[in-house]
Amino acid sequence: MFLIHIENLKKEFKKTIKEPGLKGSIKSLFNPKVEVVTAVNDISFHVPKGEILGFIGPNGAGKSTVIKMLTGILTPTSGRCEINGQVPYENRKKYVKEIGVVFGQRTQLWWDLALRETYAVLKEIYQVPDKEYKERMAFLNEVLDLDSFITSPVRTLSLGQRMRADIAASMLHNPKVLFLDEPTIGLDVVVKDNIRKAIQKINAEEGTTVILTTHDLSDIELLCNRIVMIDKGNLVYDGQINELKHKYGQMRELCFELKDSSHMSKLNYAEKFSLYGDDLSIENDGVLAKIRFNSQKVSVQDMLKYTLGNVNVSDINVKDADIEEIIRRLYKEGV
Ligand SMILES: Nc1ncnc2c1ncn2[C@@H]1O[C@H](COP(=O)(O)OP(=O)(O)OP(=O)(O)O)[C@@H](O)[C@H]1O
Repeated sequence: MFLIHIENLKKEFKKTIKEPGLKGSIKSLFNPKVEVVTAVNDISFHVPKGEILGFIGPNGAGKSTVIKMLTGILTPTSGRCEINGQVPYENRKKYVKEIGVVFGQRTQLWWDLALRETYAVLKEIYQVPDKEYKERMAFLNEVLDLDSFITSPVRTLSLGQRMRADIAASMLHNPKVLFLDEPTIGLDVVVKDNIRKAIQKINAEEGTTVILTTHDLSDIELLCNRIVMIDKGNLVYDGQINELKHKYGQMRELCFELKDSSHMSKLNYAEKFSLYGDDLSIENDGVLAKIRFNSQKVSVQDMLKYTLGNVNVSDINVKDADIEEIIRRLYKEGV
């Protein structure tokens, strides 16, 4: 059953173009030249209840514009979206109870209030009954470990603590859908890991549907099964990550340790296999060599045979391309 329906969603912005100089400013004041920018162009997709969907695309692709329409901040130029039977931009007051929103780049918490007071205010805003509030706080504390800083003013929290606090705030009213925009931005690896585990736990235990927008592709790899990718306002991919790996994962990585690092010069993959441009990349730090190659142009067996036939290695293995590599290529080259 789908919880989120997005049908032919389109958003155009009108932009006034000003000619340079004072003359241009006066001219555009009386006779403005308007250009129409299509930020989102006829996008349709559906999200079942309980899914963690990765919503990705390069800078300027139109992600924020879609999220703003899904959260009711913007009204589409045409098309429609519906979340749990409600149209976000039609009855925002009622609709906000259905969703939680976290923007990694800015906080929705009150800077000078202690976190506990902030939650007490949100409890009133969302009209969460006392008993339910207690249960929610116990659950959120267990998942996000809030107790150690719940009495501190928000301005004193570390970035990782603030992110945990923000996620808890967005989940206080038990929304059906959680929008997470860059939830791990700027965090160190350990804290990123904690945040990802918390998101997984919330999703698993509460069945919350999550729409995750991120430029950190390991968030996607670790949290999502499915991705929707947009570029220049158009939907370019909607499918399982495994399918994407199968379809575009022709890159393989050959890693080995050389017994004598000077022997690397004996290997010339480019010339031997006519591999150029994006089909070959070589990293060699003197100990470990990493050769990324297009396995549709040269087979893994041939690469192994050539390498082992020319140099002595102490360890060798071949890895599939990870999803980061694939998506990086798709952003660069298009689908
Ligand atoms: N209010 C606006 N007025 C005019 N153009 C806009 C407006 N908001 C967004 N745009 C344009 O729409 C396009 C999509 O922008 P959007 O912010 O949705 O992209 P994004 O995928 O979220 O990018 P990023 O990853 O950089 O945040 C861009 O070309 C942007 O300049």
